[in-house]
Amino acid sequence: MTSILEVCNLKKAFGGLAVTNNVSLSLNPGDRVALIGPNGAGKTTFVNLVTGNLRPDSGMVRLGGETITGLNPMRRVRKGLVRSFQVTRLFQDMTPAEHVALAILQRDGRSTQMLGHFSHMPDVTAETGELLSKLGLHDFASSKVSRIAYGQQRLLEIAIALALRPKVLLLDEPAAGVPQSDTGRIEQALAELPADLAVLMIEHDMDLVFRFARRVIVLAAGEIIFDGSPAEVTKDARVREAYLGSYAYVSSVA
Ligand SMILES: Nc1ncnc2c1ncn2[C@@H]1O[C@H](COP(=O)(O)OP(=O)(O)OP(=O)(O)O)[C@@H](O)[C@H]1O
Repeated sequence: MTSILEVCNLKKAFGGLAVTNNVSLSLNPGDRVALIGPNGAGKTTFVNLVTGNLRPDSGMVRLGGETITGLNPMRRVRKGLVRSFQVTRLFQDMTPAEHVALAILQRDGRSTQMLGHFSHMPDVTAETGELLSKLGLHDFASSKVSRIAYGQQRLLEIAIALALRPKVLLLDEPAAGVPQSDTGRIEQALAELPADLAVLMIEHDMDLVFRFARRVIVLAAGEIIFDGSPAEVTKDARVREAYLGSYAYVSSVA
């Protein structure tokens, strides 16, 4: 299968400290990959390098065979490389419907000044309604973000990301901070992501990792120390030492 995302020898140092140290990986359409590793391993930095929020010292990123290393984040989004928006980036006074409509207008290169009139655009309203229903947010479509629960805000991030029609979706701890009672809905949304979408998810919750991922990549001190199946990761001595050893239940899974 042809890779949709290829990352080759990415390097980034902060003040002499190599935070991303020659990282290479590729994703295929339909991949479900968890990126795990101890705090400070360089997971977020790696994602920022891939999305263009940070510039690498060296290395290359290719999407669908095209080199995108020099593109800014918005141009990468337009080409299908999308990360979940962070809750902190949602506009508290806007509604979920407005957020999703805005993403659709941006994706289609239509004027976002039309946002105030999107209710008169049947195609945008229909797609917005469909996406919000899919994520179980239809009843809150017209509530201000400040008035909906945190778990629903996190679902809205996924709805916005999907509105951008990604080929590759990078998720940064999609269920973090969500009360246990609401994480099921987020897991359901993750399970229902389009089958051909390549997904890379940074996650610390190992239960979620084992339920979601078909491949696990472990980063430690800026380097990939494991890339393989969830079953194998629990048995890997280096991984246990660097990270998983602290998870008591791992020994019962292995
Ligand atoms: N802009 C920056 N300037 C200097 N150092 C940075 C910068 N961003 C990250 N770092 C350092 O790079 C290292 C990796 O950080 P990063 O946030 O990528 O790790 P992480 O694996 O995502 O951690 P966590 O799981 O805690 O989110 C850390 O030592 C961090 O302090």
